[in-house]
Amino acid sequence: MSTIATTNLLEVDELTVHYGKFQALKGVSVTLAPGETLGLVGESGSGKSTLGRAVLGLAEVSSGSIRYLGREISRLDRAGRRALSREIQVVFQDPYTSLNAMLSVGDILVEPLLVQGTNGAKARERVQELLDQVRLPSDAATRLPREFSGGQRQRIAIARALAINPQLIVCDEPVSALDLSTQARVIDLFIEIQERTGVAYLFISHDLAVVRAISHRVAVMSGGKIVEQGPADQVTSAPKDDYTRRLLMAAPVPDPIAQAERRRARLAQAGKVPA
Ligand SMILES: Nc1ncnc2c1ncn2[C@@H]1O[C@H](COP(=O)(O)OP(=O)(O)OP(=O)(O)O)[C@@H](O)[C@H]1O
Repeated sequence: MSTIATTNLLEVDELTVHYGKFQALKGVSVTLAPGETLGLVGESGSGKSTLGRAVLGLAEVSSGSIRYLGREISRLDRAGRRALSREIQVVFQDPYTSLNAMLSVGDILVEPLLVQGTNGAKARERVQELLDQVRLPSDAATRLPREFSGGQRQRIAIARALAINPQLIVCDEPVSALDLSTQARVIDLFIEIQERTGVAYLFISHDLAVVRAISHRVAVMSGGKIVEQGPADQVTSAPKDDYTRRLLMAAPVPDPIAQAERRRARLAQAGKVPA
């Protein structure tokens, strides 16, 4: 047993995942520090979601390891997985299918709290806090998901992920279904929440501009492998890898995203987030 102290929240080492005979991940290694955002970028089919699913325990691991705070989590049983869900949460791409349409927003947010044993009055208080954190009006609790726009629904999904104070959120294309100005506002919200709570994000997107706006570090995937990783600025402005360069050329930087990017840079300069 290694006794080396770890400062990483997440350490993925030489991970392989198969779907039948098809190898979707071919020895992937990444790390994530507490409070950090690792952007995972790459074309469709490169294996980004599979890596996110493996971290969440939703994809069966063939070999390699996933350590969370030094503890192996890639082969947990159901009880172990349930316990871990208090620390690792997820926000999916589609705000129209990821929320239970039959439940009020308040009930959606209360559910993870009740599962964790928070009592009724405390849970209701926490719901108001969460709505405030994601900048939704307090009367949102009594309404149904269908009464909200795509961007607002994604705020609800983010609030649900935050409910039990996780240390890590896997964000799988969380802004891809939104229009550009809504994307920028939701990215701003992710950044703001991270500053306030210190939560870390594994942030998956096919869009390099989005990943650049939110990430401290970026890993580029192609064909089930990481082809390049490093500080966000370095990977996105001076990529070493040919594939990354091509991806960069295909990614115009729209204005709203550039704004979020500048905001991130300002915050980094002010020492509020790791550079
Ligand atoms: N359940 C599955 N069964 C079989 N093959 C799968 C399954 N899920 C994904 N794949 C395949 O594994 C590869 C990686 O898929 P993955 O979803 O991880 O890629 P991705 O980079 O997230 O792309 P996308 O953005 O299109 O989801 C793809 O070739 C995909 O077709």
